[in-house]
Amino acid sequence: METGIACCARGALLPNVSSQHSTGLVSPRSVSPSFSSRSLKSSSLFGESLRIMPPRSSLKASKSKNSSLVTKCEIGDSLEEFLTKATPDKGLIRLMMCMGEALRTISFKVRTASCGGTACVNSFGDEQLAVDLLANNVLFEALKYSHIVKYGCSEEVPELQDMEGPAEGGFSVAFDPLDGSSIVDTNFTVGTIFGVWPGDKLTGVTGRDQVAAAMGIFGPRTTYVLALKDLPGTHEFLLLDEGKWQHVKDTTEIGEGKMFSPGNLRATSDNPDYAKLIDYYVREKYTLRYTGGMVPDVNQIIVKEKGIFTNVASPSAKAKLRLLFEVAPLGFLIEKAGGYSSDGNKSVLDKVINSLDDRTQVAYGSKNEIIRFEETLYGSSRLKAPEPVGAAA
Ligand SMILES: O=C(COP(=O)(O)O)[C@@H](O)[C@H](O)[C@H](O)[C@H](O)COP(=O)(O)O
Repeated sequence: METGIACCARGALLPNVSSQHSTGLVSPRSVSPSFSSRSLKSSSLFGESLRIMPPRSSLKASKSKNSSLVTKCEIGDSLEEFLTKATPDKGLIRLMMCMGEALRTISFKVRTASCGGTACVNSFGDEQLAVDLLANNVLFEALKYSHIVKYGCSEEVPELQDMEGPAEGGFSVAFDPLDGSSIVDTNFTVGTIFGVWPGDKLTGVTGRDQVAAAMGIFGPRTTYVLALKDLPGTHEFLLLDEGKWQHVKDTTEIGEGKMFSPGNLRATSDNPDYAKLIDYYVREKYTLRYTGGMVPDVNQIIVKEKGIFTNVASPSAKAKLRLLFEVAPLGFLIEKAGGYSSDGNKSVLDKVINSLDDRTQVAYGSKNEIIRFEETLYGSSRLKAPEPVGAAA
């Protein structure tokens, strides 16, 4: 494996590695240069259940013109094993490994943040930093260490930052460092979102141009959920107690099931069509599953393989979710998982990103849920339902 990955893996992003070790949360052994340790040894008392390997299943990568791209990614693989089978692109592997390292660091920092008043802070080197700013710094550091990223751009400061990697053959990455930073104190699940575009452009492109997207989910479990352009499905990795990412789930289909997550519900006061949609969910006895954090609310659709997330605008409650940093990467993850996305008329992956700050309303879910969403809001759906799905009449 390339030394660039090892460079990230040695803990360059983890200046407090020894203090993490003392907590027993993350062992320095977990940041071995090769990422290749197959034995999942640990001294933790209750860690044994994590080391029972689930049944090995496999997923074939897309049937590409290049038959060497047909790979077998197995449940139980480490992140590095998975990525090596999933793509021949060494630069992309290195980037996704470096981002995994950053997510591991952010997870620890979120978990140990002290919260009070207006912000949750943690120590990073000699500084006390709010956790969202800390996550921001860690991610920029990871992008630089990857040596394959030309521009990085964060929702915190939406301006292109030169990461000094190549434009030709390299990538540009947009990220929301800590979505849900305002609910860290309440101990709700929060997350990082990022999208990877080829080359040096983050505007004048669409979500469909992404070569990869991912989210880090910091809840009772820490997971790294990613999708790659040339690989079917969306793939979940669990952070084990020794710091290793283990492949635990593939999602390739989002089916039907009555579960809803209604964002920007205040818009129902002056958007009667959104009110009609919500009434439908209640009337049909859908289960409400909503945290107010977009990452866990969208992730549950991928994990449960059903449901609908909506964030609809109205004249008094404008769209606030950003296309580049949140909506397009999550759209990529949902659509690779076999789901659908919509801004009301089209897939969010077909929306041209005109400016770094573009905002949009959005829904993610199963096919029938997105048909219902489009029909209820705009009278028809481009997805052409085989039979009526309800709520629009
Ligand atoms: O942008 C988000 C969180 O912002 P922040 O806490 O400042 O990082 C998203 O997680 C959305 O706020 C969220 O998913 C939700 O859709 C917002 O709607 P609402 O619950 O109605 O405020």
